[in-house]
Amino acid sequence: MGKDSKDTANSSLEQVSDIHCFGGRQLRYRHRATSLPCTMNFSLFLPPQAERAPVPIVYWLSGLTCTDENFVTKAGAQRVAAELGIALLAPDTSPRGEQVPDDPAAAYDLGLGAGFYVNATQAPWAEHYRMYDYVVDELPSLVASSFAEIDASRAAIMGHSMGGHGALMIALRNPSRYASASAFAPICAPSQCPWGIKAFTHYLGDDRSRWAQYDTCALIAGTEADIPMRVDQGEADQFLEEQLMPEKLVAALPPGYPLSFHRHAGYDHSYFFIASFIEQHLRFHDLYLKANP
Ligand SMILES: N[C@@H](CCC(=O)N[C@@H](CS)C(=O)NCC(=O)O)C(=O)O
Repeated sequence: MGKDSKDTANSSLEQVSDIHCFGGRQLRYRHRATSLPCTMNFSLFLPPQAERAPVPIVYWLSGLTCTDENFVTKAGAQRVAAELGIALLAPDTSPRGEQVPDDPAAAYDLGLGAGFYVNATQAPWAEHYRMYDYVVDELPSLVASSFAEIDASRAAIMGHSMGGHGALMIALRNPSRYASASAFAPICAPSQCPWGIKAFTHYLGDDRSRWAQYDTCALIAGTEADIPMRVDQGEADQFLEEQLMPEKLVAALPPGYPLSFHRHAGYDHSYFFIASFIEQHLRFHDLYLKANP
């Protein structure tokens, strides 16, 4: 495959880089998105097994301030993904480009790098900030149409912080699309913490009844889904009490819900925490991806 000549149904898909890693390939692509009107980057790891037969895929959603590259360079996920035969796709965390509105105050928790995986309904965000549709519909369709190396029907989803909120919320709303979901230090109750209240007020408006569709705690309390979940939380996380509130998630669980929750003394919010437990998350997803061939 040539550097910029991917044989694809999506003619705008352009390969930006292709780097060998643990016998597989760490790739980066750029494409003109349709669910949000701008050019988006995403990173994709293909394990060595993808050369022989289509492999399952795990989507990774990053947190505030990240692009598609933080996970690729800091989590150290490729070694275990290469062993298990799992593709990893990391999208960006918001729409990008000069025409995309940003927070006038340039705060890190609103606008660029802070899409919160919702479809915004309010001006000036509504045209571009459609990360829910981008992650749930556009990327899986693109994978199915453009990457014969991947079996798009075998998918799981995971993420960190804002992306942990995204992964759990998206899985709860689309349980037939994902075999399993997991999160590191997720924002569990965005309707009740400062990061979430700020973002949802701007993106969704003041009417809080519209927020529940994007709130993991609200969704899980009323769910009939039983998608297996794993959550890991560092006890020295600087955002634990004010922003993340995992105790609200545990309290909201319906009886018998298959959530495996792990607390870790001393670990903070950083990618050092993610790198320490990414292997357990990938092995967790592998269990369910293999059980659903
Ligand atoms: N304001 C803080 C919060 C941002 C933050 O901690 N972001 C997390 C996700 S919520 C992250 O993954 N940052 C990028 C990185 O560590 O590579 C900062 O800019 O350091």
